[in-house]
Amino acid sequence: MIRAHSVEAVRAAEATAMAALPEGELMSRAALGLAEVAAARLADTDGTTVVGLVGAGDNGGDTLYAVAHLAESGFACAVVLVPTAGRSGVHAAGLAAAEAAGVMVHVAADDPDAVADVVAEADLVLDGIVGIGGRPGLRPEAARLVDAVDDDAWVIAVDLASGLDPAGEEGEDDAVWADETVTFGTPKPVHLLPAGEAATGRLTVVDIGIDLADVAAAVERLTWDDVAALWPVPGSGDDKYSRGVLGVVAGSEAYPGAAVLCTTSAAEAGVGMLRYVGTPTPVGLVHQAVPEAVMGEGRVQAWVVGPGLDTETADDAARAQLDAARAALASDLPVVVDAGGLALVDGRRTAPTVLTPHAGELARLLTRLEAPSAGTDDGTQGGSGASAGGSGAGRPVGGSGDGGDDAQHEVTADDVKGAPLGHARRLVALTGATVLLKGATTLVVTDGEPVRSQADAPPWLATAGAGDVLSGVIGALLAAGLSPHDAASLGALVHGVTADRVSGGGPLRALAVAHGIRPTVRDLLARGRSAPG
Ligand SMILES: NC(=O)C1=CN([C@@H]2O[C@H](COP(=O)(O)OP(=O)(O)OC[C@H]3O[C@@H](n4cnc5c(N)ncnc54)[C@H](OP(=O)(O)O)[C@@H]3O)[C@@H](O)[C@H]2O)[C@@H](O)CC1
Ligand SMILES: Nc1ncnc2c1ncn2[C@@H]1O[C@H](COP(=O)(O)OP(=O)(O)O)[C@@H](O)[C@H]1O
Ligand SMILES: [K+]
Repeated sequence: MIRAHSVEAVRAAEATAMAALPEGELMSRAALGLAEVAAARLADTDGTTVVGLVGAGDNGGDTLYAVAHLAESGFACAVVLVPTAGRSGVHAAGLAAAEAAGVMVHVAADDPDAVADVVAEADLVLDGIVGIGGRPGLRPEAARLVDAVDDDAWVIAVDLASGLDPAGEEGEDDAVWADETVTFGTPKPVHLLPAGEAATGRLTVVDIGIDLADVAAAVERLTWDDVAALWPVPGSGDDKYSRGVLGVVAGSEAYPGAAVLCTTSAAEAGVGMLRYVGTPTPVGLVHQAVPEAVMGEGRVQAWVVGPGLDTETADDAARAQLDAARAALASDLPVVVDAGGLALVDGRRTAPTVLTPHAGELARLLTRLEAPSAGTDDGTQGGSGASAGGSGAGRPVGGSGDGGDDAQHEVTADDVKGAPLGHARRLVALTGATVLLKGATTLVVTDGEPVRSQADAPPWLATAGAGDVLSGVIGALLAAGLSPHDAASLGALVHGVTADRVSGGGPLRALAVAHGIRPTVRDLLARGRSAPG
């Protein structure tokens, strides 16, 4: 598991470590680790010239000492002091060390054009403008230097790409785009969250001796090596019922394929038994594709409700299926709610629940559940006992638009994409459910748990039906007794890893991902068995 800690937790651990160490020791370790990574990349790329961009805080200090090491190793090194105060605005001891090592020192404010030319010559750039003390966005004097960096230069962000929000809550276009980030002690939330992951590039963590082992993470990422510990493996005393029966209410006359994709992936994930509830066309298809499935309702340990569900058609078969969906949602059994099923969620959930919206579905859900008229607890569509959790990203539609009580706020998919974590948290606050927000990086958010963030899938997975496959895997894990948080994040990991294997760098289709789940789980379990310890 990769664990990222909040800036506050890092600062506290740093203070504890510093109290027991000579002054400057942590920065010295950070700078040495940074210089070693930089030297290795210079060797890989046959680079010879290094420029450090140095800001006003300790992030700039790390960079000055690292560039001093690189100069002592024989590279041609310069630093550019970004603050308008020049030399007096940066880490004094770091600057002295750099000068003593023969590093050329330029003050950006003195001659911006000449300094931009120096930056453009660098094979390797160390971005030490700002680290965990930074506010999102770049100031103009910093942005100008960043623009001057050559496209072919290797850019290493020191601790984090300057301009990003260290907490990873807000997306920021105005930031350094790094090839690699060298961070200290522990990853920070921004490194694992959609708001910062792309600008972070490859992530290397330098051990500087700060201890966060017993400190709760802010963000976690499951890795391949976590699968064996979490995946439900049957024992000799198990039977199909004890392993967990999954009920699937999915597919419709309009979207019959979703039922096949969902039940196939649940079967591939090794569920003890499957019951399928649907209308005639998907019943026939599921019967053929997944002969293991039993048709009709019965006792189950968990439900999947919603892939391909048609909530509009009112013929008898569709109505009976919708009744089953509503009954599943009203029961106290664990449930995964996806796609059409999300329209049936009307507020606070007490049963263990995973909601799996993509950005557009999350936007629609928030718009509906946060509407002023949604404040009832009468079980009618749109009714909710919860108050609106959070504000800010919605924009008023209808009403006076003045933010008064009657203004209804429409949340858009773009709002969600701009601040995915905050919007997922709003749905958690409204429903009490685990929210899995799908995307290139999939977030799993549960009240009281570290956020899980999974980025295992190739963009080829952005294909119709892929979400139906995901819901089947998560349903199988819920039926086996995993918590919503573990089932959702482990499901996302296995779904993404399977997609990556099936794609192999080329196109994939959702059904192939469903069929790839069984060998992927087998191989991940085998990896766990062969791992030391
Ligand atoms: N914690 C640890 O364990 C260890 C931490 N270490 C290192 O310390 C770093 C944290 O250092 P830090 O606290 O001095 O803050 P830092 O990130 O340099 O920035 C603050 C300065 O930046 C400025 N500034 C702010 N926003 C800005 C913007 N948008 N654009 C431009 N400038 C902006 C702001 O200036 P002001 O606004 O006051 O003018 C302020 O002076 C950490 O990331 C790591 O590298 C290691 O040495 C080893 C152990
Ligand atoms: N750019 C991307 N890179 C990797 N995975 C992606 C990307 N975009 C979407 N995905 C994944 O693809 C799946 C799409 O699911 P969804 O949108 O529900 O499709 P459908 O409703 O057609 O089944 C999700 O698991 C999502 O996380
Ligand atoms: K930085």
